[in-house]
Amino acid sequence: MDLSVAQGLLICLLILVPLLYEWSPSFKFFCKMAFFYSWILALAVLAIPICAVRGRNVENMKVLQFMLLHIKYLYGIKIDVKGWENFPLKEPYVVVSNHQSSVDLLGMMEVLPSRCVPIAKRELMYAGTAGLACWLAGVIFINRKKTDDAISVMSETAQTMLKEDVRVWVFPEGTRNHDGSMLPFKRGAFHLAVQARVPIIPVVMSSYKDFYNIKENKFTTGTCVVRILPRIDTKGLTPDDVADLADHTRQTMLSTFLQLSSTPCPASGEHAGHTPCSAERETHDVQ
Ligand SMILES: CCCCCCCCCCCCCCCCC(=O)SCCNC(=O)CCNC(=O)[C@H](O)C(C)(C)COP(=O)(O)OP(=O)(O)OC[C@H]1O[C@@H](n2cnc3c(N)ncnc32)[C@H](O)[C@@H]1OP(=O)(O)O
Ligand SMILES: CCCCCCCC/C=C\CCCCCCCC(=O)OC[C@@H](O)COP(=O)(O)O
Repeated sequence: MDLSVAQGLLICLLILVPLLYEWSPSFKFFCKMAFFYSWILALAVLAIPICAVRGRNVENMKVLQFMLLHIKYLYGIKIDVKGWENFPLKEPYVVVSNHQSSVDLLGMMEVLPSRCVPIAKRELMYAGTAGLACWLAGVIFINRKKTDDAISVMSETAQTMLKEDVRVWVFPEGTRNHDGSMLPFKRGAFHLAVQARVPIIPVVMSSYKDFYNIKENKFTTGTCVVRILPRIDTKGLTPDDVADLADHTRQTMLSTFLQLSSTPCPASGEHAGHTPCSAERETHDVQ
């Protein structure tokens, strides 16, 4: 009797869940996000023993990268990379990139250079298996609530970059930004580049608005363009130049973001492919 009740419930679930998945966009979005995080947590279980053999080491980032690369296929997201030649081959550098969502992980893993570690909020270290995998791969954790601590971690990072030939990936917006533009940049990444006297390599990921929108519960298949921009040199710059450096980098990235994310204006007809109507709107939004 108990068994048949359990069987009945299971059959109901097996019918209801796919129906709900198709009918309710919110449920579909929830399932896709839940699977995204759960799958990463599960992959981390496999990654941890492999990485543990080497101990905490930036080379472990390659293991994580290799294990995460297939996720774009699971979600039908095409990642179109432009500007590979702009990554310097040998020297250390600071990559700065826009931050729209945790889905950025896919674009990041697509282009992550060798010996490059992200700077992440400290909370990620406590994200179970994923946190441990990140720690083993040398991810640099900062406490955003304690500016002085974050600054001293970043100053140590400047030394490590030069001593151990490490590159660093920073999201200078400092938080996820779902609004289709770019937040003002925090200055840590730029201080880091000036202190280490290494170039900045801006990386821009185009807007996800066509396939991902948290407010509309939209998560469909789609294409993201990732553009690696030419280096911005910092040799000879001092801390006094950091504000201008950050502003200049943001302007360059924002105009690339708007260009990559522009959509044809329906009102202007079919030849309006180069008219960035949404881009113009976004430019006004960020003023
Ligand atoms: C297979 C299984 C896999 C499982 C794992 C899967 C994961 C794989 C790995 C991927 C991991 C990716 C993780 C990515 C996560 C992304 C994030 O977490 S984003 C959030 C964290 N990142 C950041 O916050 C970086 C950007 N923030 C900064 O740079 C900030 O400046 C700050 C250093 C944190 C400080 O911020 P804040 O307190 O808000 O203050 P500010 O206004 O920016 O600065 C105050 C003041 O200090 C000056 N300053 C800043 N930095 C320095 C410095 N290094 N040296 C000297 N001075 C500095 C700054 O200029 C300000 O002074 P000013 O006079 O106003 O100019
Ligand atoms: C490109 C970053 C993507 C990292 C994704 C790691 C996935 C780890 C899997 C499971 C852990 C569940 C915890 C979810 C943590 C989401 C990570 C993330 O995206 O960090 C956001 C961070 O930046 C800025 O934080 P806030 O937007 O200020 O809150």
